[in-house]
Amino acid sequence: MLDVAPFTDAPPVPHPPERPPEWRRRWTHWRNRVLGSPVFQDWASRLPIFASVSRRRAASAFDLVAGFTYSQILLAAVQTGLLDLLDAGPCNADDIARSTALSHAAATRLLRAAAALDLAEEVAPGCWMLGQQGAALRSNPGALAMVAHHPLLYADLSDPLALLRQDRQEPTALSRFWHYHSETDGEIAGRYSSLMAASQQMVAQQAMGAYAFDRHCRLLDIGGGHGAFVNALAPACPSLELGIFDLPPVLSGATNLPSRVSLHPGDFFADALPTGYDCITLSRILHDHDDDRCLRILRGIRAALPENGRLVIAEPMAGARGAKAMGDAYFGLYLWAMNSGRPRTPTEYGEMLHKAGFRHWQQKRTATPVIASVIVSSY
Ligand SMILES: C[S@@+](CC[C@H](N)C(=O)[O-])C[C@H]1O[C@@H](n2cnc3c(N)ncnc32)[C@H](O)[C@@H]1O
Repeated sequence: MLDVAPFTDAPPVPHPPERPPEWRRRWTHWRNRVLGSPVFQDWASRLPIFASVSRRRAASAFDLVAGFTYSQILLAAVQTGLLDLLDAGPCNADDIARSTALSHAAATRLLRAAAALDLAEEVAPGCWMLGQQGAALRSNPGALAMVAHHPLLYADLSDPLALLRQDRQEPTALSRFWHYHSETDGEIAGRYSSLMAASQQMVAQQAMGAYAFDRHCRLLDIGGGHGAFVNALAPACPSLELGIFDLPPVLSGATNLPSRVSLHPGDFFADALPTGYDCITLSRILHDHDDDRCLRILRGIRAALPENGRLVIAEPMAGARGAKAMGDAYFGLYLWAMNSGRPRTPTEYGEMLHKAGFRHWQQKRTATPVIASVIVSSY
């Protein structure tokens, strides 16, 4: 067992806020006044050089207002199996109504809404097929599993102000779903592990594109669930010995793995991590935990890694280029509703790694940062 002090769970002492330079304050006030002025908006929308910018801004403002409704249309499409029906199409509203147990009017309303979001496409009057966005989502089981899981998040977000005011002190739908505990029953652990496994292939692809794992001899995936990450890695790295460390009720569901995968049941807050692995991976682990707990995990890894070892962190991170809303908006609120963790920038992880005793860290470029950013760290 590691010699662990009790968690403080105290929020980090906030730095006193810095004040912006005077010019920045004045300029931001002036700009916001101008952009918020109906007279300016009307003028800009009629001026040819501003018209397209102005239309884009108006559309994106409306997306912010209506985003929840769009997500619920997607949820209805997933729940009714609409994307599969359209893929097998063409079909008309009566076909859809029959297959989804909706009235003709409701099926027509759903089809039109789905078409407006590019999930469906009206290929001839009254005749529907899958749209481009629908085709991309239908081929992505991880994204569809997240959509199907969203009613829990939306239940917690139905009163966002109440959720923020609870200050993560009350149980939520998401905190009950993500029940990380050695005594969690196998069914609950199996449910969350399957959800994660559905999207793991995408994360593994990002990690493998960013880092050559085959330079190592033995790799341990901490919090590796049912083994989706090591399974994705195995064909690309045929000589790599693999291991998974996770809670006992999770590992009892990890079946059908190659014989070169060793299972290490344990709790990374209470047990020492297995040694003898020259690469340790953390895929979508750290953002689930508050800072003091993350530091505890990182110190445990530092103690288990040999001197030539590498730690690879892969998860969606805050401030990612072209994917900022995913970090602090989506995961910021998701993890708040989970009552644990927060999205962090690579620099914040760098500081944490230094505190945990790692001297070097480097962010590796990934093809799709909205899915994962990657950090590699060493002694
Ligand atoms: C969000 S899931 C990530 C699963 C997988 N790495 C992935 O990316 O799909 C977090 C994983 O960490 C495991 N975990 C949580 N707390 C743990 C603990 N104290 N000790 C060991 N594993 C833990 C969970 O059981 C779960 O498998």
